[in-house]
Amino acid sequence: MLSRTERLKRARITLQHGGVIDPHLIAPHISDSWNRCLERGLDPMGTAHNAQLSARELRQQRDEDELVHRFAASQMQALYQQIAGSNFMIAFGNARGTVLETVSDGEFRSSKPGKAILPGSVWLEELRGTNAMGTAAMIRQPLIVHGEEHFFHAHSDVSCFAAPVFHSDGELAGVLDASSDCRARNTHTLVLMQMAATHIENSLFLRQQSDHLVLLFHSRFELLNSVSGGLISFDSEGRLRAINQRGRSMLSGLSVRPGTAFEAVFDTSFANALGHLGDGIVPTLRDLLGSQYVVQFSGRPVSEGRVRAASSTIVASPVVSVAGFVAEDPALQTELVKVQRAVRRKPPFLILGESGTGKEIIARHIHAASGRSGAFVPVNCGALPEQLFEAELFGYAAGAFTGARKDGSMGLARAADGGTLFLDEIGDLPLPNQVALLRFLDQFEVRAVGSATTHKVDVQVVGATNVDLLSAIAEKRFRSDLFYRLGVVQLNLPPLRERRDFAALTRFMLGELDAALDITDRAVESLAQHEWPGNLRELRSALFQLSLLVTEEPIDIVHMDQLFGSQNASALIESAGLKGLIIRQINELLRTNGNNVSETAKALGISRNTVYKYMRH
Ligand SMILES: Nc1ncnc2c1ncn2[C@@H]1O[C@H](COP(=O)(O)OP(=O)(O)OP(=O)(O)O)[C@@H](O)[C@H]1O
Repeated sequence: MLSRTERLKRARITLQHGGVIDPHLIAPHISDSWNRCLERGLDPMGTAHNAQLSARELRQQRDEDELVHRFAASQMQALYQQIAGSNFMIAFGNARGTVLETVSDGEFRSSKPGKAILPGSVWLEELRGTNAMGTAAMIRQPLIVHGEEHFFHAHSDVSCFAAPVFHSDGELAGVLDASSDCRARNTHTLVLMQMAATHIENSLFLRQQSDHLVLLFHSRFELLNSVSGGLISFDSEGRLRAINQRGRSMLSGLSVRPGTAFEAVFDTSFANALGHLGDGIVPTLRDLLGSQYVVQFSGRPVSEGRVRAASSTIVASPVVSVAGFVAEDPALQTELVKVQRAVRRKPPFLILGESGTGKEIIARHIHAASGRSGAFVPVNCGALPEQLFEAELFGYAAGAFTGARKDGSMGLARAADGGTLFLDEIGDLPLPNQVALLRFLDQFEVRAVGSATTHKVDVQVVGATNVDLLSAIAEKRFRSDLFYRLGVVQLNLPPLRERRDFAALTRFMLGELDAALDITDRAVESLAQHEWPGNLRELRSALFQLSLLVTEEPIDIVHMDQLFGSQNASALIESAGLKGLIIRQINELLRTNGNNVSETAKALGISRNTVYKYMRH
């Protein structure tokens, strides 16, 4: 029995001498590819046609493939983290075989093959012979092309692993490739590439089908948002528009061609499924062959009226989205799934995330999802003086202390009875206050300062902080028992720089500022390159500043230079012509909201000081 190397050697000799290749010597997809190359008149000992686009042509192709390029670039960064140090180059090529982006590691970059795989180089099989990128595009399947399996002898010192990426309509969108000069046939790398390709495909699917109803489905809840989740979209009439590869295999045995009725796939009516769209409930659905799936909705396909009119007989499990915030990012979605699974059992939630990542908005989401009829009561634990904390939270009896209101106060905990108590900046709570809070969380009993009477309250507790609580515990600034009591369900919010729904967020926030404002894709792309230490709040502020720079035209690259060129909001505002505009905006808002400075500052994404500065008195 010949070894793999021996067999390849024999096949190679036959190839170079123009003989007929024995299909048993090498993998069929390699021999098929060699035969295609021979039919095109390529010579294995000759040189490949090293096509390379000009910078302008490359720019043009990047623009044309902007969406897939962007999703691929972000996956490549993630992949790079995983294989950094192992001398690999990762490349993404579009459907025309043009390398749009590369990320490389170690010496490979300066090696001969490393220098050949450049942005703008074209790796079609018909030009460069059998190669992972070109051949994967040709056969629409993932594959490894190892050393001498490359058609041209000149490429025999490299191993390549490639996985194709498809648009939601099944058309090829590109190929993700990892190349290395390592000799090992490392199939683990191919699996990594396939997973990354699926991530790109899923992002494309969600974006390309966002005008339709998209169902994310899986038999297991915890895998809903993983690469093994199925995606299927339906138009407003309940006709199937698209389905991804995983969805196809989960529903195998059923017809999933475009145009198929929802009812020909699932055992309930489309109207019933829609019934859960607006009410924040994740249903389970059964297909016509009896398999059951947990389902999450995405997209915006149907009118509100239709959603409300639909009845619901689907087995319901708690929650999903409340209007007013964007949550297309997979990491955020995972956290929302946690919320929906837990909220009915009323555990304390602890939201962790950098400043401005949307902790309060998620707390409000938890409140909405809980279906509780009481109030949402926010408490800024960092801003309350230590001595007043208990009085503010638990109330005080009439005349309890100097300066107290004459008739006393029932306190914020009782104000939240039947609703949600949101303990913001919990990491900044002084230690003595932490003890009082812990006591409260044990019993849910409130005794006002200066009073002997206790009241039982029913509150959903949600804490939030941007403080690293584990370090705070180590430094004895935060009690570990409070951490465990509060953090029964911990939610980690991704910072803006890691969010994969940056464009959707930007467009949503812009729409909130002014529905008439538009922004070009490349301007969004340029914004996405920034670090955003202030996260979503900083983005909102930047968008507000950008909105001041445009009149009729959409926000574009040129405005980015003006934005990032300026030091800060004030500098921008002071610059010619803008001062009058911002004064008008601020004062118009103040007029409509009854001179509410905080609300105005929040709505415009600027500080209260800036509002005061430009307020007409
Ligand atoms: N997912 C989202 N979609 C749209 N807007 C969002 C989203 N998350 C947050 N925002 C907006 O970003 C801004 C900051 O959000 P929020 O106040 O909830 O952050 P935070 O983490 O509580 O901030 P801090 O740590 O400073 O208290 C708000 O204007 C909010 O409306």
